[in-house]
This record gives sequence, C-alpha cells and structure tokens, in this order.
Amino acid sequence: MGAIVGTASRGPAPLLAAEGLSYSYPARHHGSPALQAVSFALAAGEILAVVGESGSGKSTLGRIVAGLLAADQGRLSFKGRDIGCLAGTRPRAVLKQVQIVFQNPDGSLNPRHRVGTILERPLRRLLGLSGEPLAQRVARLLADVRLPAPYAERYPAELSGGERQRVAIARALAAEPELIVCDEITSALDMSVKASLLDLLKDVQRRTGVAMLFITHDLPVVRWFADRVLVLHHGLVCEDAPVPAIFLQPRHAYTASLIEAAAHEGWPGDPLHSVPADLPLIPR
Ligand SMILES: Nc1ncnc2c1ncn2[C@@H]1O[C@H](COP(=O)(O)OP(=O)(O)OP(=O)(O)O)[C@@H](O)[C@H]1O
Repeated sequence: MGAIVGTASRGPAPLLAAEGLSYSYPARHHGSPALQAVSFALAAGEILAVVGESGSGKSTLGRIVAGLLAADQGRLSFKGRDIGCLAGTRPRAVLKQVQIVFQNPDGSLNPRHRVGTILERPLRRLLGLSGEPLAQRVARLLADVRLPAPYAERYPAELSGGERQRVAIARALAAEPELIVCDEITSALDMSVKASLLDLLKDVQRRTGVAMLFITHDLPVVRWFADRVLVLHHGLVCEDAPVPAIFLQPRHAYTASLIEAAAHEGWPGDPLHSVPADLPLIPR
C-alpha cells in the first residue's frame, strides 16, 4: 500500500497516477476517513475496476479522479503531469479528457432539453463545433451508443432507463475523453439491459481506446469486463491486481470474502449468460 502498484506502473508514464489520496467528508466528525493514502496507476486504454463493499470509498475516489471533489492529501497526475487535487485547479484540457458517468442519468440529464441539445452542448463548448459538423457528430455519437438518429428529437423522459444511460455515455464520449469514470452505471438496470450496455461500452473501448475507472459492486461483471481490479476496504487499497489473479489467487482475505459472497449469490449461473457469447470470460 502507498506505492503505485500494478501493471500500469511499468514502462512509460501511466495515463493517470494517484499517490496517497486521502479524504474525509466535512460532516464526519468521527469514524475513519472515506479514503486513506490510496495509490494506483491506470494505463491508457485500461479498464480498472474499483470494488469493495458499500461505504468503502469507491464513489469518493471516482469523484476525486473526475475532479468533482478535492482530496485532502495526495497527488494526481495525468500523462505524467501533476494536475493537483484542489477544487477548481484542474487544467481545462484535463477536465475535458476525464469524464464521469453516474449510476442515475436522471440527475445529470436536463429533462427540459432534447437528446440532441444535450449532446450538442459539450460539442460546442469543448470542441467548438457548429452547423453541419455538429449535426454529423451528434448523429455519430447516437450511432456509437446504438441509438436511432431520430432519438435526437426526444426528451430524456421519453427514453427507457437503459437508453438514458446510453445518452449519458454519448455525452461523456462527446468530449473525446481519454478516461471515463463509470460510477455504478449498470446498478439500476435489469440484467439484459445491463449486458447490452456493457457490450456497447466494451465496443466503444475497443474502438476509441478510452481508459475506464469502472466502479462497481458486481464481481461477475468485473470478471469479464475489466483488465485489473483495485479492491478498497474502509477507504484503503487492500489489493490491486490483474483480473485473473484477483479471481484465481486473491491475496487478501477481504478480496476472497468478496468473491465468495458473489459466488454465494449464484456465481456460476451468473449474468454472464446474458452477455453475448463472443465475449470472453477473462478478457485479453
Ligand atoms: N456527502 C457525504 N457526507 C458525509 N459522508 C459521506 C458522504 N458521502 C459518502 N460519505 C461517507 O464516506 C464513506 C465512503 O462513501 P462512498 O460513497 O465513497 O462509498 P462507496 O464505496 O461508493 O459506497 P456505495 O457502494 O454504497 O456507493 C462512507 O462511510 C460514507 O458514509
């Protein structure tokens, strides 16, 4: 703990490196901090799952990485450049390159705006697009998340939960990010919708090479979706290892207990069966 570990620490500077991140919520006058000296590295194009029981600090970490929350201590660097952890100090270019998608898209999609408008805003603001190139890019984003072009005219309330989540992903992709923080993005979806959304994300990842910090409590999904796993326990990193190692030889008893709990809930008959058959169980 404390050192940057994992495969991404070898070779050139990782896309993102976190060193000694700590955070306590101001309202908490007792108990342990939400995060304590969390360090990890994330390579370009890598999918790093962040797992741990409820309250272990996963969302707090995601918000700090996305620049929505300032760490009390620690350092974040993006492509080898220190981007600090203080609120409002993140360079604009880095803000664009790190996007976040939340569990509930209803909180982040403006109900008064049509889908097309929702997607146009970041394209205008961040990429300076207008006119025909803007319209073409909106159409391409909708196609990227497998939504029909006429959906640009719809309001969020006219979409299903899974479709709204696709719009949220499309909006994140509009910025052409190098890293997307996905915070429990499939938790509110039923099994088949979840499977198709993850299949779509995997496809997006393959095509664009975007890296993901994939926060979830869903270990069966982690097993086929992620490259590496960061296990948080009471705000501390207790394990950071590639997917096969985590599932076949967990080094920490807490990791083993999480896997056992998942197995207990029906691991072999898991949601993977609703995932398209051509997706490998253990990726890459
Ligand atoms: N806004 C807040 N104010 C005070 N304490 C908070 C706040 N948000 C989270 N916490 C506390 O910080 C700790 C970490 O919370 P966090 O949401 O990061 O955990 P998590 O692993 O994402 O949990 P979950 O899986 O339930 O979403 C918990 O003890 C939680 O109660």
